[in-house]
Amino acid sequence: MSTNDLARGHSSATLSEASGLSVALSPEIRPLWAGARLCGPAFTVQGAGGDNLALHHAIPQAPPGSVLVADLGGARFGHWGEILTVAAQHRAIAGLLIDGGVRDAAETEALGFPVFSRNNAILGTHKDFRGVFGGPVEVGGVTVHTGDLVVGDVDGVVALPASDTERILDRADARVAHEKELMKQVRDGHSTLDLYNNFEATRAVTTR
Ligand SMILES: O=C([O-])CC(=O)C(=O)O
Ligand SMILES: [Mg+2]
Repeated sequence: MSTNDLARGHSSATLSEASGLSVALSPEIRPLWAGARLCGPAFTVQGAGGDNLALHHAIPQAPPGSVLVADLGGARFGHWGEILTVAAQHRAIAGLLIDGGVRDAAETEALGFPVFSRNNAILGTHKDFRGVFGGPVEVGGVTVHTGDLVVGDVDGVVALPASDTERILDRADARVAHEKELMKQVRDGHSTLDLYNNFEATRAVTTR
């Protein structure tokens, strides 16, 4: 493994809470298929809405294991689909996060490739703009840099600053351990209100 041991299996919500930062993308960025989980360091792609040449160029340039993080301006076009998925898997790219539309959802699910996008869209794209790679991009209202740790699941997506990842993962470990203890007490018959003081403790463990 690695990529911080695949983010130690933590959910996007846990990582968001543990970070104490504005790392959660807009809830309008959704998994393309149920059960998709995205995890890996970002490789950023600035494209142009309605044009997917940048994505074709990104695939051979992105390191294996990375997540393509592409700003397509939220445009409602099928910027990505089955063919690009096969090409990305051939290069061992871990997934795609895109502020824009994608298509071929059923085929992408069958291939097991995690895609998180703003919309599904049928319309095909131009191929004129070659793209800009590696700079900051804005996706789902959050600025993402190459190397940031991207984690996506059914709740949405977080992008964790590369310099802060270990601290956030350690706090997430502590938060999960504490919540397990709270749920044990609930199963033992305590009400969630009885545990209010423990919720205060949770906050102390997980925020700056
Ligand atoms: O070809 C495209 O431009 C997008 C697509 O549908 C695919 O990758 O299969
Ligand atoms: Mg297609």
